[in-house]
Amino acid sequence: MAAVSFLASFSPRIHSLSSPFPSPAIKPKRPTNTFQVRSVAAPTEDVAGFDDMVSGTQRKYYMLGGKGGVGKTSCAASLAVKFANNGHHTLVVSTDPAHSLSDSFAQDLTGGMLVPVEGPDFPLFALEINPEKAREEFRDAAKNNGGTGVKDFMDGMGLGMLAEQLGELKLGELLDTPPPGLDEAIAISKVMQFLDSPQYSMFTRIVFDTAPTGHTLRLLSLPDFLDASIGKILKLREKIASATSAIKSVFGQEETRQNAADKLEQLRERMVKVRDLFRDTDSTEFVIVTIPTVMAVSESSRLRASLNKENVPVRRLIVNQILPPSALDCKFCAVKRKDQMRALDMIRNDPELSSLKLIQSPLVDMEIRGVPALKFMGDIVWK
Ligand SMILES: Nc1ncnc2c1ncn2[C@@H]1O[C@H](COP(=O)(O)OP(=O)(O)OP(=O)(O)O)[C@@H](O)[C@H]1O
Repeated sequence: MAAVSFLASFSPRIHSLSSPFPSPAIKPKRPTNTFQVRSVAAPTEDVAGFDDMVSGTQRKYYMLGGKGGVGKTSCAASLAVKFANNGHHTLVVSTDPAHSLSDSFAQDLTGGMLVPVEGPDFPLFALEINPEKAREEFRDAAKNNGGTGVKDFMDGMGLGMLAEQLGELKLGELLDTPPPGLDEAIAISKVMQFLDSPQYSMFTRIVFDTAPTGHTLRLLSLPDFLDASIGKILKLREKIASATSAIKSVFGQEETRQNAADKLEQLRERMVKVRDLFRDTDSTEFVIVTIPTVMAVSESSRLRASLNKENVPVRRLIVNQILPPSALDCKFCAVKRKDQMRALDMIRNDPELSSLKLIQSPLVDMEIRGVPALKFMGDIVWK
């Protein structure tokens, strides 16, 4: 692997002392009707490269996950930029409570809404969901208002139906103590919005920058958890309903009750749909990102095993921050690189990881920030 200098790749254009990167150009977006996806050869049986990932207009989801700090955000953002530059309307979503999309793109993408990213050739939007903060707000609202403010809050988070049901059931204790996994539920509910809303139908590539490993696994198993919880709620509801049906029928609430139960059932079905989609080999791929250290490789191996158990398709493993051979003239770097090569061997011999397509990504000489830097990284990683 040759030494990789990001700075050198831009040196003719260095124009600012404070920022060695050229400012991302704000290009006029091409009109939607010129949308075209590069036509490429049909995929092969082996794990194909970026040509395969970019081909076709059917919506595809890429989830990037791994241990904290290995470069998930950089890899996710660089993939999103590459998709957009290859003609896809792309959405990059962060479900990591410690968002770094804004830092990675060097643009303010906060706010929990779709924000356009400036720089790529085709529309690229970012969405940072702050699940933990939302859960805290939920808890505060429940405390401060005795549960009354919760519905508005949950409505805002796309979970209004669930709040409606809980409110109607008067399960105040559940409102005071948010069910475990509510933060992930908020993230999932956003995904449900993508699926259903016409506003999102233009997006043909959706890239997730997921939270570190443990969160990711909870996120993936959440639909099952909610499926079971909603089942319980519905059963409980039935019990309450039969105990109070005489009174309710006098006040004409029977129909409302039925509608509400239908809505809850719809929510459950949506969760199942999301769960199935994330396990759909045709549309979804989970890409594991790691670094060449024994600890990171071991965690990646466990992650792969868990994803296998959840039937989530995994084909690629990015090994990021590999020291280039030119580092050999530095004694410290030479020892470090030897260590990294051992970690790469470990991957090749690992029963969980050896079958994955190995993508080696070099440690570059600058922090990867802004669209030009992400494009640079994307051209190295996504081939
Ligand atoms: N190949 C690389 N060469 C040089 N710097 C890199 C490389 N990959 C990532 N970095 C830098 O490492 C830091 C961490 O990267 P990043 O935020 O992408 O990791 P992460 O896995 O998403 O972290 P977190 O788990 O905290 O969200 C950033 O400063 C990023 O610019």
